[in-house]
Amino acid sequence: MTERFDAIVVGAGQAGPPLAERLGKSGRKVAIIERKDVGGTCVNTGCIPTKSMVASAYVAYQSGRAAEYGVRAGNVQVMMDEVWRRTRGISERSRGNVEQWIAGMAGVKLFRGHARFESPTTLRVGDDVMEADEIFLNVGGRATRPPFPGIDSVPYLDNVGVMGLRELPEHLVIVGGSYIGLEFAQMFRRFGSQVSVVERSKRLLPREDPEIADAVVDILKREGITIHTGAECIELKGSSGQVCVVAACADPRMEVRGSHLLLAVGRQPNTDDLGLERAGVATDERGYIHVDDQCRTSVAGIWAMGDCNGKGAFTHTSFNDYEIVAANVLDHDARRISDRINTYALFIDPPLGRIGLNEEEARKAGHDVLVGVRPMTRVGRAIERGETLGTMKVIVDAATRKLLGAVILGVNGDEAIHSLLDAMYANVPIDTVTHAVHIHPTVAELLPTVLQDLHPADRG
Ligand SMILES: Cc1cc2nc3c(=O)[nH]c(=O)nc-3n(C[C@H](O)[C@H](O)[C@H](O)COP(=O)(O)OP(=O)(O)OC[C@H]3O[C@@H](n4cnc5c(N)ncnc54)[C@H](O)[C@@H]3O)c2cc1C
Ligand SMILES: NC(=O)c1ccc[n+]([C@@H]2O[C@H](COP(=O)([O-])OP(=O)(O)OC[C@H]3O[C@@H](n4cnc5c(N)ncnc54)[C@H](O)[C@@H]3O)[C@@H](O)[C@H]2O)c1
Repeated sequence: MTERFDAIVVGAGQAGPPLAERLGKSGRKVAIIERKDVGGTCVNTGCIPTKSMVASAYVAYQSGRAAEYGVRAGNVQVMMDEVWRRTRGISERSRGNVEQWIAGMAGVKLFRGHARFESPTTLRVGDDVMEADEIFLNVGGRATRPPFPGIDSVPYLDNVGVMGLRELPEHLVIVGGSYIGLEFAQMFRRFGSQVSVVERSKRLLPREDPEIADAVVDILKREGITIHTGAECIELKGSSGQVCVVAACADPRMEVRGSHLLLAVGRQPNTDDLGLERAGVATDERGYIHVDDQCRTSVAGIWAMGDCNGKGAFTHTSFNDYEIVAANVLDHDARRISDRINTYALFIDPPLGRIGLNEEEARKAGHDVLVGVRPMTRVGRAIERGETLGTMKVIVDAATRKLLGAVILGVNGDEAIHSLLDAMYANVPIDTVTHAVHIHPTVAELLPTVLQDLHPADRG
């Protein structure tokens, strides 16, 4: 029998649960469907567990530096099983909170199982068939399984498998030098593994200006991480405990051997098994659902939010999609994806906080660019903490004196950057920030100073 709802939400990741709550509060009868763990990637296998592991790695690293701070800490030993236990505990408590939250939502019924469209208004979950005029997709994504020769026979880990490790790999080889690859690279190096990163691009982090990417490479190399770039035509060889990544077209040809292999070469949307063709929902060639500026798909009455729409790949962009849909559907407020300013952090230590355009992008967009730079060696807070690696950089439009973007690679950079992000949202000239009085001694206190010391960008 078909059960009738006013609204169905598919996926209980970052956007689904808050939207289900709002829809329920509006008086609608709501179904929310989750095939695995509520909380989705971030809570179970993404941000929360990785940042918990990053925290353990930071303690291990700083304990090793204790003498520099006048502290005797003894021999540092990482107990991988305890790291795993702590991480799982944090993640499970977070999932438990989401479970309780959903269970307490008025008018919302949780279905467990895999949802597939039968028509534009009907979904099946096992034996349950449900129908609604409003359907909201929040199905997220998963690690890409690249068609590398050897992938069927060589054991490898993805972001889920690597978090299940309860013993330290002797030598972790990571293919992919972006967010996932670099966060795991540094944390496992700090736990005590040898780590090699193998990246196809000529340089790591092509989304960053070259000197910022170079500074990240410098930070990682100082800790003993080996980085191979230009690794074209990857093939996998070996067996359990003895893996080998071959970059056959690299010049010279590369062979990188290790005990464990992590593949971190991007993600793909969970849209291939959703029956989208039965609903007529259009996707691009990679499976991302086409949406307009307000998350509406090609079919009236169906919306797509979060990683599955390809408009963002972060928890904060997924949550913002929820806010946009709720505003449009429930509040008569025409909020849009295009109002969002690009922002993210790379959670290595020190972290890299990024907003808006980088210098290269700003110039390509035709701006007359001014930049301000300050190395973290000239930031009092960083000096006091003994954590002076990195740099801060602001990018300003010379004509309007408005911020175009900024990066803080340095201690607390992931937090301090928000002071500039809010100035960008407020759309004010930089003088508002240069006249602001910030707390001493913080990283953010130097942002007005950097903005007072601008110079034309090197057009070299
Ligand atoms: C290792 C790692 C670290 C990360 N760290 C960060 C970070 O520090 N900061 C950050 O902003 N982002 C981070 N991300 C990205 C972030 O996790 C994602 O952008 C975010 O979780 C996306 O949320 P979502 O709601 O779109 O999808 P998801 O959280 O993936 O949720 C989708 C849900 O839908 C369910 N589902 C899928 N198909 C169906 C179906 N057919 N029927 C029923 N249910 C279905 C899934 O089981 C899942 O629970 C990280 C990702 C990874 C992998
Ligand atoms: N700090 C954060 O916010 C955070 C942390 C982790 C993950 N995430 C999210 O997860 C997503 C996935 O992260 P990711 O690092 O797996 O993907 P990514 O798409 O950011 O990077 C993939 C990397 O793998 C490289 N690559 C691709 N194919 C390759 C090949 N054949 N051989 C060698 N290298 C290859 C790419 O050049 C790139 O550097 C990101 O888009 C991000 O949004 C975010």
